[in-house]
Order: sequence, then structure tokens, then C-alpha cells
Amino acid sequence: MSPGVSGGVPRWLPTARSTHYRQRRPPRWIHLPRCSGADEGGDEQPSSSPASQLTATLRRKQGQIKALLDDMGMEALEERLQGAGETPAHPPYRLSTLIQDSLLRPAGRPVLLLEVSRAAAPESAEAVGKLAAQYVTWGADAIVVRTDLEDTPGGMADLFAVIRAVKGRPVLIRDWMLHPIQVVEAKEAGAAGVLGTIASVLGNGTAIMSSYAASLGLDAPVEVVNRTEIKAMEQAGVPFFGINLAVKLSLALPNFSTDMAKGLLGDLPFGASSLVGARNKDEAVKARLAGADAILIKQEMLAEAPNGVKALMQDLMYALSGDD
Ligand SMILES: O=C(O)c1ccccc1NCC(=O)[C@H](O)[C@H](O)COP(=O)(O)O
Repeated sequence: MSPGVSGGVPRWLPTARSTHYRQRRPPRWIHLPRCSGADEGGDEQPSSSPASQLTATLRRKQGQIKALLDDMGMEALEERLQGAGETPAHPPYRLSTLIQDSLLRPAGRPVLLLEVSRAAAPESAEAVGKLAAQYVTWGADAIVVRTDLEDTPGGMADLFAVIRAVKGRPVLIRDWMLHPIQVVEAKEAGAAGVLGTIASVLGNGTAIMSSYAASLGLDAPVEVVNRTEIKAMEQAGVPFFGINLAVKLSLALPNFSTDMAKGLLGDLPFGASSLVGARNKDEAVKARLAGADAILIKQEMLAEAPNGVKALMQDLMYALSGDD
């Protein structure tokens, strides 16, 4: 787990004033980024390959965001971006704070984030909210809601419903994060953070997304796949890293696995926090042994829980606790 806590005060936590984004003028990054992770190489990809699927997903998402920005207009966009910075989330960094609290507990377990989506509660946004509330009673520390329109017809409505339903528990949005306006929307909805800031997709825009989110008091783990990305993010002051074991972005990583996650976790900067996505119990246990501060229990694991999510949570809380 991450060291770096002194006297109960997490020293690395960015404050709304300390982030380099905040010190600059109002955000000017209003162009959509080039999708570097998907387009690199120039080779034609078979249309069913993970890379071409990712390219298609990112193009779709870019189209949606462009439509939103065109509709909003430049002036309104600047106002929204600046206005959000003037009223940061309160309390800020709620997931990071949970992590810091758990690090202070002897033999504590990683913070557990449970994912909810229409895959598990197809009826309505309210049904998604109800499911999230159940997950909290069964031990979820925080909830992650998928809002991409590929995953739900409700979009942000699902996020609103979950935030209403779990009152006070940190809720993070999971989507493809390509533009700061998405961070603003998450913050305005009352989310504690955003998942889906991916270093290999955003390239040079990653640091600015991370620091803009931090300037709003949101946690925004940056997803990394190798040491080069970790180094670049470290230099940019990124405090929170994500590792997706199911990553399909970098096809040049044939052995990307829990062993790779272990290596990456060991390379994170001193004091940084980590979130690892797990699709089964084995991945969750390995992530914990490798030092993950928080584990995202993905919908695949929840859907396949043989005795239901309540029993899975009991099992996980036992398996992920302790001093071994
Ligand atoms: O999905 C994860 O495991 C994950 C872990 C830590 C931080 C962020 C994470 N996901 C955010 C994403 O946006 C995903 O990379 C993206 O949706 C692709 O997910 P998948 O289809 O499960 O590979």
C-alpha cells in the first residue's frame, strides 16, 4: 500500500489552490484530443480487433462531446469550466480520503468500489440506484456508475439516481473521459470522481485532465499501462493511478496480467494512490497482495458471483483483509 501519510494528514493530497491547473488562467483546452492509443501505427486493423473497436468507441464519444460543445458554444463552455473551479466539491477527494483512512488502520483491507450498470439493473435509473444502495449495505465503500450510452440508455440519469440512492457514499462516474466538460458535469452531479482518464488515449492532455479534476476536488485515477506512462505522469504531478487488468489498448503487451500490475504498482511514485480493476476474486486477491490501495469490483465479477453479491462481498472482505 502507499506510504506517505504523516500524523493522519495525507501530505500529497492536492488542494484546490495547489494544482498547477488552478494556477493558470481559465481552461483553454477546448479541442477534443487526438485518440493516440487507438490510432497509432497506421496499419489497417481488422474491424473486429480490440484496437479498431476502441477507435470506433472513441470516435463515437468524440462525436457526442463535439455535439455537446457545439450546442453550448465557446463562451458558455468557458463559463462552465471556470465556474466549476470556483465551487470545488465539498468535501473534496472523498475516495483518496477513504484510502488514506484505510491505510491508517492496521491490517486493513483495500477500499472496495463496486460497479453498477444497466447490465445488472436494466429496468431504469432508479433500479440502478436501488442496486447501488444494496451494494452499500453489503459493504461497498464506494460506487462506480457506467454512464456511456453504449452501457446505458440513461446516461447521466443513472449517475443522478445512484447519488440520490446512496446518500453520502462516494460515487464515481465511469466513462471515456476525453474533455474537461465531462469532469464539470460529473462534479455538478455530485460525483466524487471520474474513471476513464486513460494516458494512452489522451497523451499530452492527460495531465491537464488530472489536474483539472483535482482542482475541482475530484479523484481522477489516470489509467497507465507501462513505466514510461508512469514516469510521464509522475513528472506531471499525477497523484492517483489506475490499472485495468483487462486493458486492450496496448496490444504490444502480450503478458499484461496481474504480474504486470504488480510491477506497475511497485513503480508508482511514493505516496501515490492506486486503483486496480478486478474481474474475478483471483485478480482482486493478487491486486491486494501487490499493494493496491483500492479495488474496482467490476460488473463481470458481480454478474458471475455464484451465490450472489452479498455472499461475494463477505468472501472478498475476508479474503482481502489481514496481514499476510
Ligand atoms: O476498468 C478498469 O479496470 C479500471 C481500473 C482502474 C481505473 C480505471 C478503470 N477503467 C476505466 C475505463 O474507462 C476503462 O479503461 C474502459 O472503460 C475499458 O474498460 P474494459 O472494457 O473493462 O477494458
